[in-house]
Amino acid sequence: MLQALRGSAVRFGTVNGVLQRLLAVSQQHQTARSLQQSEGLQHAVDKLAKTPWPSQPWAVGSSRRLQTDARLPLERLQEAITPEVCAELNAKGYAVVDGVFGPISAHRLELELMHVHQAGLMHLNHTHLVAKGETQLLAKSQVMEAELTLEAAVREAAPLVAQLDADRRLATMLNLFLPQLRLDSAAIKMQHNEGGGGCFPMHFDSDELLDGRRVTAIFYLNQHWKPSHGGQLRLYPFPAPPVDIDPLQDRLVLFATTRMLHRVLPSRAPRSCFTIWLSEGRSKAAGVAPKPLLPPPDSGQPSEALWRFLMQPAVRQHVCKLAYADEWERSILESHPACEATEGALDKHRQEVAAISKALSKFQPGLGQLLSAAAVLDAASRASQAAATAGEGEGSASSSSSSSSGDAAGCVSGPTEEQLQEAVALLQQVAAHVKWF
Ligand SMILES: O=C(O)CCC(=O)C(=O)O
Ligand SMILES: [Fe+2]
Repeated sequence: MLQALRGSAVRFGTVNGVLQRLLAVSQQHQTARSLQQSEGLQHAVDKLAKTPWPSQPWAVGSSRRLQTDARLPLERLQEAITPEVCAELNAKGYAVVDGVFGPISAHRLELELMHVHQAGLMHLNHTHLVAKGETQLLAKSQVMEAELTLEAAVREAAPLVAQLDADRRLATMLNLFLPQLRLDSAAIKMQHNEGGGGCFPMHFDSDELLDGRRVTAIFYLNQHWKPSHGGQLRLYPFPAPPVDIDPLQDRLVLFATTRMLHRVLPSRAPRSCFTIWLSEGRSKAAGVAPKPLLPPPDSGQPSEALWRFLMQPAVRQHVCKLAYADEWERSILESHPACEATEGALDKHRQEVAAISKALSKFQPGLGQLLSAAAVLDAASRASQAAATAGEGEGSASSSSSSSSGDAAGCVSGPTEEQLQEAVALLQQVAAHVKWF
């Protein structure tokens, strides 16, 4: 059974992956070739990297006194963003890169973050709740943050991270190998989780109509991280199964800002990272009109038309909420202190789930089959994880143990081989309709 699961996990995404990869690779080759012809790829990238950001308001008049001689090896970051990494990001919605700056620089970055924390420059992170037209802020108990890009005092206290802030290589490489992106600004947030269970509830980082953020890049700084510390980043590349990523020192995780549902599991030890949000131009983002929905299929019977409809971004985000309704609820409870505002957040979540369920009921029985298949894969993941827990090494990015809602009855001790194969086949078919960017 375990082997069957591993096999399916590997096979999963091949249909989707191969097509998207082929497309991505042909685009990369075109872009790379044309640049090489004109002035040499390396030279072009270097030249771009040295050009100041034209549209960064914070670059004007802001203090950039760097009080250190240490230099962040930014050329290593450039080398880390390969065509393969970008193809992976495009095909799966996320990519993991290890050994980005090397352990010495990664450690220096951690020291800077601790310095910012100790200098009192961090504030509590809040979940933003929009209810009845008003935004309510719900504090997370143990998670502290500082907006480096927006605050000169933070940049001065963290000169190495400020070097990253002033550099544009990351965006340039992503634009180069994912030509559908037009990233032209970035913002860095530093984060320190004090441990003691600090975590983030399930969320998407942004919405296409809200702002221009398209790629989230998180760089982890935790030299002594162990599985018993928890605090993994859990991604939900639905309909592919959830994936847990260990927050290891010098690891960069990239994912699709508006389309990748994610959370941070409770951390039992202090945990640090910084997040870079890479954005497309404001004018483009602000001027974007909502895309009209595809015409709904004639019936809710399973069909390519139904999967295409359910997997378009505006609908898929709601289907994700249904698929993970229970875990979503638990993640809200785990991330916030027990109080009225948390109760309010739970109420809002339940109302949304009920409304989505009702609105999408016309897409039954296909939707139910999709959610059941996701639950089957999830149950298999849980069974596999339970069996392998002790033996698993550190530093892995593995299929996770979340719990989907949907009809998983009878699957708690792991589905049968046949159920699993059927579920994987369906999910692969549906996944072919997901576009990450
Ligand atoms: O700390 C992490 O791994 C992710 C944090 C996160 O999701 C966020 O800041 O939006
Ligand atoms: Fe996030």
